[in-house]
Amino acid sequence: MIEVVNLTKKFKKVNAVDQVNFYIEPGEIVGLLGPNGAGKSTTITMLSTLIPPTEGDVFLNQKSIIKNPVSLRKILGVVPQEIALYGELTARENLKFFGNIHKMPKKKLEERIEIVLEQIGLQNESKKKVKHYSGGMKRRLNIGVALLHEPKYLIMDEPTVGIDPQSRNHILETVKRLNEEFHTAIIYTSHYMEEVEYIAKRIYIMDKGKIIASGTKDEIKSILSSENTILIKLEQPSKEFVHALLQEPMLSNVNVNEKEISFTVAKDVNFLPTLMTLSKNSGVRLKSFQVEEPSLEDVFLHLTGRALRN
Ligand SMILES: Nc1ncnc2c1ncn2[C@@H]1O[C@H](COP(=O)(O)OP(=O)(O)OP(=O)(O)O)[C@@H](O)[C@H]1O
Repeated sequence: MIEVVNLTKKFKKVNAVDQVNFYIEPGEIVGLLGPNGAGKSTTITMLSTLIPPTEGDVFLNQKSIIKNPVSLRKILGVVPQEIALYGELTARENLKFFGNIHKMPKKKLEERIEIVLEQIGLQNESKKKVKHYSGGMKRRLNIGVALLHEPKYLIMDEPTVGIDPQSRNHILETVKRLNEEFHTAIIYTSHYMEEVEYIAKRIYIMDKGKIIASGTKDEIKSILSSENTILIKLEQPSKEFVHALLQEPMLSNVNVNEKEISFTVAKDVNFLPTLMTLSKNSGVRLKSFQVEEPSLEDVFLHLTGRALRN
């Protein structure tokens, strides 16, 4: 098990990571969800022993990794946010290059390259120069590099940023497969809540350097159990109606997207008559009305007053 205890990083005036605690057990997928600048990358960089914390420590099976970083490095694979590959080399050559850097024995490296190419689905493209790869293929190879030494724990820092939906799905399926077939434990960081919801059993939500919520999806969503999120659709957009909704004290988190409006309201409040009166007064017709299952986005909005994506 890896345990992060009171991990803190200060960069001059910025508290990038502030007293963060979390754990990951062998074989599980944990999501680290937070907007840009939340402190996810800094947390991961400390966890990977690349920069020292200002305070706190990380323990691998109860032993400090600050005192003994090598023990963690052996069993940890890190997929950085930035692509770190050689464009002039093929996928196979890149894997060989990185395997050699890590001084993997020749025969073992050859075996691992075949397995890794299959895991990331690039067997048929392995002889192409990486500079001719799509963004998604490069990201898959970036993951492959981190898998070469068969890590028991894999950290992935926003692995789907800036790629097409098909490559994104491929990466998500690869992550699931690595976990199900090879029992690799994965810390998956993202600012896409759908990905984290889909992939992780347990989730930590991070904002401004701190963990602000943690638990299973259901546990986190139960933070909102006293509220409902309502989605209404209008026949036509209406500024007057939106203005009236924003003034209404029983509604909060009003979010407007032209003819679609969502808001949260306490479960024990019957706000329908008010909604009808407001729409009538603004001369606007409601096309549909629906009570939505809360999302992690709603929880984030509830806790911080801001949207997850900026
Ligand atoms: N080397 C550094 N020097 C000074 N400030 C830094 C440094 N690295 C990160 N920060 C600051 O620390 C905060 C957290 O950044 P971090 O990159 O960890 O966030 P993140 O959640 O990973 O966001 P992103 O997804 O944009 O990478 C930000 O305010 C960032 O500007």
